[in-house]
Amino acid sequence: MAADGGALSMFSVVEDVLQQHGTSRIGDLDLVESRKAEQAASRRNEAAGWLRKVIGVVVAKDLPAEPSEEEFRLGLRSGIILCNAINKVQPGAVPKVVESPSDSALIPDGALSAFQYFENLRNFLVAIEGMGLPTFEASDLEQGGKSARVVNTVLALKSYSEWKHTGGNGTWKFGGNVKPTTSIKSFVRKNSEPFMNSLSRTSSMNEKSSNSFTSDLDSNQMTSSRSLSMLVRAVLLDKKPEDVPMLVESVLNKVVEQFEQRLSSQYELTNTSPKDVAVSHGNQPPMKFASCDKRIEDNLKVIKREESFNKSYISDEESKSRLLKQQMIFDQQQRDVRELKQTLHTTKSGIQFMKMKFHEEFQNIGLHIHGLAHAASGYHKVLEENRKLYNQVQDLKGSIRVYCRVRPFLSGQSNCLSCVDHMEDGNITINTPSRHGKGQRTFSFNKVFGPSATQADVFSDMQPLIRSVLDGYNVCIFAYGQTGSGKTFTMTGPRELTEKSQGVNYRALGDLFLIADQRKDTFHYDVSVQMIEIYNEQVRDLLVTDGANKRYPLLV
Ligand SMILES: Nc1ncnc2c1ncn2[C@@H]1O[C@H](COP(=O)(O)OP(=O)(O)OP(=O)(O)O)[C@@H](O)[C@H]1O
Repeated sequence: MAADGGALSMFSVVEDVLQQHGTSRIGDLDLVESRKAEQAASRRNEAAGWLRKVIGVVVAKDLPAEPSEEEFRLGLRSGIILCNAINKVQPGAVPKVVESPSDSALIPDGALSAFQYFENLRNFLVAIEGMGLPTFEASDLEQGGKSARVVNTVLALKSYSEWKHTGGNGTWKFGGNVKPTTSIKSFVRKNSEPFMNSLSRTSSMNEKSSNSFTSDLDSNQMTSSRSLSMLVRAVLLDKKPEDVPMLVESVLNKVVEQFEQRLSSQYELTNTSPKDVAVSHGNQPPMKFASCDKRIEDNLKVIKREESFNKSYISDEESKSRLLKQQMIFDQQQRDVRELKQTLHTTKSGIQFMKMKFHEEFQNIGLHIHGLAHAASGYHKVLEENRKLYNQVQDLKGSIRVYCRVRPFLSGQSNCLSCVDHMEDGNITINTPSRHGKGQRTFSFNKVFGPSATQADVFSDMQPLIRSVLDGYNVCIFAYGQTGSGKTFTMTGPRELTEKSQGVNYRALGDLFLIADQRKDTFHYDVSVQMIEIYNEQVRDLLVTDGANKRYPLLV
């Protein structure tokens, strides 16, 4: 299993490198391509995001947050963003950054912009190399499709920055897909510098840990790492650049790097839990680790165990947080239920109170209605009593009442011809003609109305009798007098009738219907009318509708 895992891992390394060089023929090309494209986009976005964050979106205005490969290349082409970023991580790494002109519209795109990005890129690459980070070629930004190495450099710089922010403790390791520069020239010229760096890092790690672990293991690891690096270096040093193809260089570089990483991780594991290692190796002393393969196998076992432990730890954490959430929801629901119960209790009490109030008010209304019913029956009794008393008063006033009304002089008649001497209370005194001997005679009536009396004054004395009619009493009102004395005027009114000049008939009928309407809930009245004329001892019906001048026989 371990051997398979190691072989697979190595296989993926080789495939990775081959894929980078565009020569992979292993596996399904389409799948690999799409996976690679996704990874590349993700890494590019990460690099762009970090650059924008480090130098600010204003300076990084030419670089979108999620750029396409072309946008990424064009954004970084001037080198301004890269120089500013490395200066943020390592102040003064690029002493002079050639910034873009403030008004680019005034300067045509030409020599100056080419100069800018060349100078900036050169300075940036020198600084990156000086920091021991993976670099790229300036030409990678001139043509499309080669931004992977630029991304790699930016992510290495990011990783370096983060390591620095945490205080720079321990060994800085870039976990990304580090691709060393593929320049054969620089590779040979620098005397295999990447390997030198790797070796120095491994040595430093081993030095730090030497106090806490056996020197035999350290020396084994150091020897293994160094021997492999030395071996590679020895093989490459005497080769001409033309003899070392770019592909082989990358593969070797990757293999050595993987080897170093595994050694260091195994060392860390052994250092932190020597017991586990001892158990996993059947209590064999560390000195028994004879070969690298054996160590890699053990290392893989430990890594797998750690992974499963991490998984179970993560699932434990997840279930705990889920339980916590459920508990919180349960608590909240319990609180809600308590509140609802409280509200229900309050509502019940309110309804009880309202019921009680309603019952009380209902009883009060019953009592009130009973009182009203009692009062109503009493009212009818009182009304009857009142009616009797009222009509008794009318009787006492006289069942036959005689009134006298003096007609005023008509226009053109003189006041001096009046025979009325004076009127007082119910008496009228008139001057008698001289042929019977000049004198006066006084006549008594229930009331005397003078020439200035109005129609309303005359009717006011008759009005109480209309109510008696509706109480069931017979009433008769008639006028008597010589021709032209004012009978028609008093009973009906003048020719041009107004409300004010209405006579007794109109007013009596008005009152009759008004009182009947007021009593409609208690009494029902049938009203009929008959109009007859008695003239020359002849009785004539004035309301016949058949056109006949119907005369009744003389009623004697
Ligand atoms: N109180 C009054 N005030 C003003 N004018 C009156 C009054 N009484 C009567 N007249 C007027 O006197 C005139 C005669 O009145 P009216 O026709 O009522 O008399 P009469 O008794 O009905 O007569 P006849 O018996 O011939 O029908 C009318 O022009 C009437 O307007």
